[in-house]
Amino acid sequence: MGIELLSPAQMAEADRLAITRGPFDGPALMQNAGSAVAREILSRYPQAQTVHVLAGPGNNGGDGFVAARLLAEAGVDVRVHCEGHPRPGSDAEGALAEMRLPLLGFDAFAPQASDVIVDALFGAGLVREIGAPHAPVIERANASGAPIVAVDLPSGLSGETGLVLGIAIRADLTVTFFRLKPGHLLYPGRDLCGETILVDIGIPADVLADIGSRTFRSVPELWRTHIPWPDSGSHKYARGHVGVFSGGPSATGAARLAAISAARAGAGAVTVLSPRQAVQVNAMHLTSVMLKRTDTPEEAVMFAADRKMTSALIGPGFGVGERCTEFVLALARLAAGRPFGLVLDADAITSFENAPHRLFEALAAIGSETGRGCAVLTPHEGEFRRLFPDLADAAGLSKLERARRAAERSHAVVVLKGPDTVIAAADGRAAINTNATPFLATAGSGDVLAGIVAGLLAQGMPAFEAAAAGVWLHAEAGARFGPGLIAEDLPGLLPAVLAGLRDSQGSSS
Ligand SMILES: NC(=O)C1=CN([C@@H]2O[C@H](COP(=O)(O)OP(=O)(O)OC[C@H]3O[C@@H](n4cnc5c(N)ncnc54)[C@H](O)[C@@H]3O)[C@@H](O)[C@H]2O)[C@@H](O)CC1
Ligand SMILES: [K+]
Repeated sequence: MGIELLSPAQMAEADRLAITRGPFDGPALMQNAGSAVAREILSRYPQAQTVHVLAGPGNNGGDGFVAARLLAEAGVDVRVHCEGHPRPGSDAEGALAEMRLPLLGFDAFAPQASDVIVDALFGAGLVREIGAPHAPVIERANASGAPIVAVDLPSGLSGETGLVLGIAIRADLTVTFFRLKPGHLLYPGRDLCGETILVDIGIPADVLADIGSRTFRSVPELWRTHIPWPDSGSHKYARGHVGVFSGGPSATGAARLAAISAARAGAGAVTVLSPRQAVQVNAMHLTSVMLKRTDTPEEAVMFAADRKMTSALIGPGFGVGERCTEFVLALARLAAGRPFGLVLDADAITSFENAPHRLFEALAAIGSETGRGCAVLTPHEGEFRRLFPDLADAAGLSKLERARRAAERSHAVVVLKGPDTVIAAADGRAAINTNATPFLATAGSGDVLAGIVAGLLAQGMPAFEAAAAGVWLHAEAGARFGPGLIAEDLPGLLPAVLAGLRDSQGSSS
């Protein structure tokens, strides 16, 4: 299953290119789409009394007409509800002409819980809020208790943003075509889709080269080849040295959690840089991770240069304020023009709430290309709002777009966390993570994620790929543990997750 995500406009372009290039013309693609829907219904709901097909005015409705015809041919009791007529000359009009079933109005739509509903009202062509006469039909469908199969997208869901335009179908199954759309993966869209299956309807993959999508599902296929596996010549400093900055004596756990996570992610050496007052408490809890007393940004920079530090993480438990901003700015200067990865999380983000431009200017100097320094910001929604209040409040802007614009503005890779974490790079690439588990919503989980990303950066993995891989590894570890997960469990789960990745090298998932 391809990893590119297409906006509805890009999907329309894919349809158009496919139709001009062949082998399938518009009606044939529609036939393939509608028959995939009918096939799923026949195999999943063989006991259904009646299948109600809700057909809209565009080609999504056309897919519905094809499915209705095929289901009726298979002996199913099918009722097609539609208002208005498809556009003359459209593929949907052709599909309607072939269907030869009576058209019922929306008023006659009265589904029983034992029926099945096919939602073919709107797909990629949804352009405005749902109103009459479709809103009441969607309400009735959702309230009926009958399973709903959505064609392409649950009607009312924006394929571009994952947001609802007024009201939306809550589907049990969504059958979509060629490539997923961001709306299938971003919340609330992901919930509204139910199970989503992707069907090949004969659109040739080479149309993607013309479309040039820069949005992806974050699965191993996207970043696996960049994972830095050690070879026989690797010594510990060749595998990178991560510095993790500790907070004061009562806030040291976050840094240690991040440090051990960086080590588990493969960094050859990890040092906790601790203020004097916290050295003792850190020393009591560290074994393979090293410890260095560091009270000033100058000491940090000197140590980093002396000991060939290749990445640093600052923020978790560090404390909000001017001291934090000074450390961050010094580390950003260090990273400018050399291969050094800087991960800013939690307090390192919040400390710039009153002057985000100071941070962005410093990060702009780093540059984000492979082989040079790079920065990764890992905000949750609250921290994101502190740096990018206008983006956080922009109505109708998708999480994908917010992350993308934030990356462009900050000159960093932005990891906007949540159940649908988005990873975005300043060059326009973006990925949506898909393997999260709700068990990851636990204290310290973010520290582990930041540590994993710092560990991967230290080994020279490019920032976008390291961030995306870090999010995936973190989620995969959480999913393997399941109920009862606490953040301390996560680092110990990484070896098995990494081994699974290495062993499946070459296959896709
Ligand atoms: N031959 C083709 O072009 C193919 C099309 N496909 C299907 O076609 C769909 C896209 O078709 P369309 O581009 O015609 O788009 P849709 O069928 O999603 O809807 C477009 C129509 O809905 C109207 N509309 C949009 N928002 C509305 C609202 N809120 N209230 C009332 N009316 C509204 C538009 O004016 C237009 O008439 C895909 O989602 C897919 O299901 C697939 O069958 C593949 C082949
Ligand atoms: K639909």
